[in-house]
Amino acid sequence: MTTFREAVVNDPAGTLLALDFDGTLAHIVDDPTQAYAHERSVAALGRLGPVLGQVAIITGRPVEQALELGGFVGFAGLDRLIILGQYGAERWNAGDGAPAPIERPVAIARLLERLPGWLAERGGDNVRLEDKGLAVAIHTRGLDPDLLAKLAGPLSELAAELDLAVEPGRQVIELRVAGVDKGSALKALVDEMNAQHVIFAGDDLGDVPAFDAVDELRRSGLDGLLICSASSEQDALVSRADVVLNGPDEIAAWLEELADEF
Ligand SMILES: O=P(O)(O)OC[C@H]1O[C@H](O[C@H]2O[C@H](CO)[C@@H](O)[C@H](O)[C@H]2O)[C@H](O)[C@@H](O)[C@@H]1O
Repeated sequence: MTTFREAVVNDPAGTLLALDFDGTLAHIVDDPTQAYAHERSVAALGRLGPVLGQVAIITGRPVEQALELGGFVGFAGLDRLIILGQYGAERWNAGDGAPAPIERPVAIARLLERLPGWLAERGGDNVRLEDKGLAVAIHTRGLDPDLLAKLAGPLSELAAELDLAVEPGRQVIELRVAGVDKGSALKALVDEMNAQHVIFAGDDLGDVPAFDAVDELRRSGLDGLLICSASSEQDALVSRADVVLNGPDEIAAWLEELADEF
C-alpha cells in the first residue's frame, strides 16, 4: 500500500501544503509582535515551494503581520506562496506586492471604542489588545491564569451584541467578523488547485475547522494528512491528528524531511 508520503512524492504537483502560523511555524511568545517564523521552517518551505502544487499559510493573523513575522517576501522558492489571513477573510498571493489596506467594519470600530472601559470594569485593564482591523484579540498571557475564563462569558455576550464571532485560542479570545473560517479557506484552495493530496498543520482551536475540512475531503476520496503541533496548552487536535509533533521545532524537522524527498 502506498503511504501518504509516497503519494506526495509521486505527485508533488497535486499536493497542497497548508500551515497555521502561531504555534506551528512560530514559537508562542509573550508579545505577539515578536513571534517570528522558525528560520528552518521558512527555509524548508522555500525548498518545497517550487516542487509542490501549492504552499499556503492559513492564519488568524492579518496578512501584513504574517509577512512581517515570516520574512516570506522575496524569500527564494516562495514566489508562489499564498497567505490566507484573518481566518480566510484576507488573501495575499506572492507577487501581489503590499497587502491591500483593511477597511475596518463598524462593529470592530465600536468594539475598540468600548473595550478599554468594558475591560476595566471587569478587572481586565492589563490585557494586551491586538487590533487586527477585522478582529480584536484580547490576550491574557502572563496575567492572572483565571482571567480569560472570567472574561469568556461576558465577551461572548458583547460579541453577540455587536454581531461578531468569538474565536478562542491560546490565552486569547478574539472577537472577529463572522462568515469565514480556516476550513472554508482550505477547501477553497483545494478546489482552486484541484489538489489530490492535502497536508494541514495546526496547533489551536482556530485550526479545528481546517481539521474538519480535511476529514470531510477524505470522506470524499481525497488524500489528507493532519499534523498537530502539540503543546501543553492545547490538546484539542492531538487525538484527531495523523502526526503529532512537539511544537514548531519538530514541525521544522518534519518539513525538512519532506523537502529532502525531492
Ligand atoms: O492562526 P494562527 O496563526 O495560529 O494565529 C492565532 C493567533 O495567534 C497569535 O496569538 C498567539 O500567539 C502569540 C504569539 O506567540 C501569543 O502571545 C498568544 O498568547 C497566542 O494566542 C496572534 O497574536 C493572534 O492575532 C492570532 O489570531
